[in-house]
Amino acid sequence: METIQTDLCIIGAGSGGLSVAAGAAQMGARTVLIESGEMGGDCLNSGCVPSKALIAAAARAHAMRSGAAFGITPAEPQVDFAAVQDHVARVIATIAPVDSQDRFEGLGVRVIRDHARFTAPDRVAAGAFQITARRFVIATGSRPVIPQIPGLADLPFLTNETLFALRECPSHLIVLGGGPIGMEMAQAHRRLGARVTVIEAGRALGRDDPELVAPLLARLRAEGVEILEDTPVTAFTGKDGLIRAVLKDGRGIEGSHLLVATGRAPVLAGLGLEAAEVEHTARGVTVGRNLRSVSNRRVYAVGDAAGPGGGGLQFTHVAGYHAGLVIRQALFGLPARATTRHIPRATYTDPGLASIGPTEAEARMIHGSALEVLRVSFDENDRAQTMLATDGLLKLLVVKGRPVGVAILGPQAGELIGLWALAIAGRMKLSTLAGTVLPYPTLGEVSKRAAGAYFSPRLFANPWVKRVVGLVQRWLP
Ligand SMILES: Cc1cc2nc3c(=O)[nH]c(=O)nc-3n(C[C@H](O)[C@H](O)[C@H](O)COP(=O)(O)OP(=O)(O)OC[C@H]3O[C@@H](n4cnc5c(N)ncnc54)[C@H](O)[C@@H]3O)c2cc1C
Ligand SMILES: NC(=O)c1ccc[n+]([C@@H]2O[C@H](COP(=O)([O-])OP(=O)(O)OC[C@H]3O[C@@H](n4cnc5c(N)ncnc54)[C@H](O)[C@@H]3O)[C@@H](O)[C@H]2O)c1
Repeated sequence: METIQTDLCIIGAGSGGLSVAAGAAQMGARTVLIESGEMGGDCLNSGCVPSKALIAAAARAHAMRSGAAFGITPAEPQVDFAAVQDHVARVIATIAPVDSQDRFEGLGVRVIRDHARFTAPDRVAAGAFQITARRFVIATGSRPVIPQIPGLADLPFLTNETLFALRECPSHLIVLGGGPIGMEMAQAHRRLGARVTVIEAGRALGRDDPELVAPLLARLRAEGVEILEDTPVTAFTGKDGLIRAVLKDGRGIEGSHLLVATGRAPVLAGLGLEAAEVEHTARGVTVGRNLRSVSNRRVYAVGDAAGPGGGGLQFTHVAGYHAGLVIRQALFGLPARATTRHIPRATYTDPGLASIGPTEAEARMIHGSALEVLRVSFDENDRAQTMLATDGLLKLLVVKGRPVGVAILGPQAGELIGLWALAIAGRMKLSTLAGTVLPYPTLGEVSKRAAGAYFSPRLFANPWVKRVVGLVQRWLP
């Protein structure tokens, strides 16, 4: 067994691990990166990239059906589902070199393709190697949680790990779980020709603002996605191609395929965390806000594997953000703390749903009467009018002239939230946004309008302003 001594040993080459490795190696740290599966992890191979490629194909199909209002004769698209999946695979293959072993070795990273396991608090074994390191980073990501429902384990169900390998469009896809994965994939498959039924035990998209979720669900239903909320499944029966979900009220839903999208749990099994003396729970490695294990100071955790101390959000951009915080500490010995106030969240349905900061209900608890809520509808936006995409709302939460939270339902919501991520991260005043000149006509003007809406009553309904203007007008030559 070869022994390697290094500065940094990273377990997992997904969004988090790759970001730590790239930064560390390029800044001169001796870096070992261990990956047991595909380079690129979930996001590239079975998460963000394939799901967004499928959504893009589905949007093309939808556009063909929905041109009537523009004067374009609708046409039923001929969806070649296998070719759609080929498109998905090509997108993955195109991006893959950026995350590849070759690229990382080129950056000076020692890449080991094997399963990693701690054998001591300062030692990891991977295949024929033993690695001792000054610091370790656990970046092992998450896997789908499979609920304990009688009969489910005996069925050939799909998860995000197998969904993109389908070569034929499901005739009736049952989606268990109405979170971001469930709703994005429900709409995409509906648009590609499947009948789709979402069965959600609680509220669909329950972490988002109900005021924005309600019109989104109405749009999805109008497209033909059946959504059952507050509907626990008591049992599954059936076989390949014929799956039956038995609901609490005794009703049965029959479908050809079942996608389980009921949440994700950190991958920590088989990692030897006991030998490493690293405390953990079902929610991840127990870390402080500095992402450092509370029980082993050599060890950090990033991304989906980090416990609630890291903020509890499972996104690629969060894994990247964590990576920066670890590099700051492990390479430069500088302090760093994870916060969530400036982290955007986006669900890529159509219309999209994106937010940053607390929801209105959470903000009321935090800020009480200091909170002001402003709403701008997309039908006030000229670009949205040209696109006939006026179903949407931007909701702005303001405290003392600064934005603390924003939620957007509308076209390109994931793009629009970027401006607010900048504003909130930079603790900008709303006056800066209201004074920003944006090109006309753009969807982005909806954000400027919201900022302007904060000042309008202060300016236009203020008797003092009117009095000052009257006086100045009397004296101006
Ligand atoms: C369907 C779907 C869609 C998504 N869409 C989005 C989106 O649009 N935007 C967004 O921001 N996020 C999205 N996400 C979430 C995003 O994919 C994750 O938050 C992100 O991949 C987490 O990165 P990570 O580095 O923590 O883990 P991962 O990317 O999962 O990487 C972990 C890696 O560690 C490896 N590993 C695990 N254990 C070991 C071991 N013992 N030894 C060696 N290697 C090991 C794994 O093989 C894996 O490659 C989506 C997720 C899914 C499932
Ligand atoms: N656009 C994006 O950025 C994006 C897209 C997809 C996923 N993700 C990330 O991946 C994470 C996981 O996504 P997810 O949608 O799997 O999880 P989730 O936890 O967000 O949603 C799971 C849903 O399943 C429901 N559920 C749980 N058990 C159930 C049961 N037995 N029967 C019916 N419903 C049940 C829950 O009530 C919840 O609404 C997300 O939190 C998100 O961070 C991000």
